[in-house]
Amino acid sequence: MQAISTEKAPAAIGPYSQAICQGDLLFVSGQLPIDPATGEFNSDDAVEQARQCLANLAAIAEAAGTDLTKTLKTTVLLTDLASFAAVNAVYGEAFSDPYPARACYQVAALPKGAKVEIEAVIAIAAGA
Ligand SMILES: C=C(N)C(=O)O
Repeated sequence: MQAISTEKAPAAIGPYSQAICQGDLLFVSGQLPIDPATGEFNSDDAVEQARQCLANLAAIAEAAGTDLTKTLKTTVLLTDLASFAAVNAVYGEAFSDPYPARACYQVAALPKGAKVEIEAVIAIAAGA
């Protein structure tokens, strides 16, 4: 088991790693819409927040030697499912067919008042 750490994604805001690599799998912690350059949310808008969450996932994947094309499963957490369609649009730009498996939930609240959080399990082995 190896912890992945990169300054190109926001630091953990609690007692967890940005990601953990175990074998050929990378378990990426839920990414909030924090811009690593500023340490602040990139926007109040759910779609722009989703874009930052996905950018953070991509940066962590890259630090582990993989990329979002090898994503197996994601979980998308939204504080308001009214943004579901709009978030799907930006989410769909980050992935391509065959899309990763996914679960999407509306939750009562997210850390730091975020509107979006996205976590992922990504394969590391080539061709996976
Ligand atoms: C933001 C998180 N992933 C957390 O607090 O667990």
